[in-house]
Amino acid sequence: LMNSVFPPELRYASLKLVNRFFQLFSSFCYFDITEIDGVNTNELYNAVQLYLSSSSVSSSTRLSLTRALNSSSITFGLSTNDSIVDTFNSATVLWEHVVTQRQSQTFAWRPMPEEKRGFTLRIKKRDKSLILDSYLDHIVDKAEEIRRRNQDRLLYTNSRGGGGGGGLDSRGLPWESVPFKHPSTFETLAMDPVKKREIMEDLKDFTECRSFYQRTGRAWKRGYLLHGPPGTGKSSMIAAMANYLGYDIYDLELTEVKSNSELRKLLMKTSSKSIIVIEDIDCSINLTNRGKKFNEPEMALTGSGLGDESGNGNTITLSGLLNFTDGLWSCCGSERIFVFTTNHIEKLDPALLRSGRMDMHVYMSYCTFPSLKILLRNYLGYEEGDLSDVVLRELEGVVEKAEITPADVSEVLIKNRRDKERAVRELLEDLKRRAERNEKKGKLRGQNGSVTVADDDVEEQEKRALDSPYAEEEEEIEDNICKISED
Ligand SMILES: Nc1ncnc2c1ncn2[C@@H]1O[C@H](COP(=O)(O)OP(=O)(O)OP(=O)(O)O)[C@@H](O)[C@H]1O
Repeated sequence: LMNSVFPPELRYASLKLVNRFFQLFSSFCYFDITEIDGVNTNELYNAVQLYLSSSSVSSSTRLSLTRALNSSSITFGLSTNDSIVDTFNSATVLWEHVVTQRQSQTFAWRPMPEEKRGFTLRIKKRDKSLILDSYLDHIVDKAEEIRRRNQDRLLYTNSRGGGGGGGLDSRGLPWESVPFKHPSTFETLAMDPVKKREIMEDLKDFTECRSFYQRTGRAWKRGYLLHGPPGTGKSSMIAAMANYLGYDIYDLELTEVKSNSELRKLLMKTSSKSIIVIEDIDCSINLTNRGKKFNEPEMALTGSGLGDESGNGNTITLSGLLNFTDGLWSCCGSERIFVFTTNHIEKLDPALLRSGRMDMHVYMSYCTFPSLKILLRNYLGYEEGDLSDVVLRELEGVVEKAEITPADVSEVLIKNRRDKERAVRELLEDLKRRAERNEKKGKLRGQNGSVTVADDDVEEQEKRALDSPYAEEEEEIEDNICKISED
């Protein structure tokens, strides 16, 4: 009877009227964010879904689970017709996930999903401007961050093993990528804990300070120079940085770049939120003269595949590299970190080291006692208090004198990881041996007319050793001479 007296149109109109009447006196207002906006996918819907996945886990009892393409992690989502409360700058909002059956399932040219999905946002009327001005932006930013974190990191390289014309791969792209799965984190990195915290805070600060960079008119980028002997963890530090920030890595092989303009093109093709790495910078480019070209024989530090007869020699100059890190082009993208590594900081041009280019210089040192404890924990599972005080004191007494790299410590520990006591015993013996040898070497160096410093003064000899391309071999020979003189 009701149906015949009140046709559907009339019922719908009166319901709308009642709704409107209540809304007039209600302190809430509502926003609908549908999955499909007309015929296009609504990006805001996806952003809200991701954003809520970060906060729904703790409070909801029923959640939907998803795993995206190229992702190894699972995200939680709000289930159908479920709701969740969120707060932002002291405003409380309610999100409801509304799913209804769609009436007509196809457009003339595009199939539509059977269900109509959307989020309804309920907010207090007095919070309207806050929500519209900042909350939705906050959601989009957070969603972007979650999306990045859930996706596997990528490691890009411009090295094509000698192939590829004009710096492009077969598909015309300057970078090739592989999934980046390096397990190094700041937790596993063996270095001074204070220095480590300082770096982590600096990185965090960098990522959260977009408005600071905008306000001060600086490009949103930061440079780190990692220097120290080989095997002290420079590459591990880069991996830890990428894992900590969730950034991709662009490993720039300078010897594969033919000119300054190619370098610029490579830079333009890097994405935001990435780390651009140049390893062993002192071996890749002449770093003493801004004007000179890389392939000029008297200036080149290495001859690896450069300046060949075909006339294909590299023509990157130091000023090209400086522009790369600090010029106008360096700003075509934001939130980027440049990391250079070197074993010989003294070989680098001061222009490259100044603040603004390399904002933070990090010395990766030989193993110290705190780093040794981290390695013992990583490799043998030793926690504070597991080792006797006597052993700890012995280790502490010799580790710095031994001048051993974390890489060498790792080797000893890996070799004996099934027998923890033996691992510590062997490590201690190795450290003692090295410490003793270093002490003897120091004494020999100090004595004029000794085996190693017969005619020259020590400083001069060391300087020559540093400049020598055979520095490592010479060091080894010196060690052998020490051993012989010991015998
Ligand atoms: N500080 C460290 N913390 C943890 N592991 C380390 C550390 N330093 C070195 N290692 C171990 O030694 C190996 C080599 O280290 P890594 O390649 O990071 O050194 P590097 O300083 O970059 O050396 P190079 O200058 O020769 O490139 C790593 O795989 C890692 O297992």
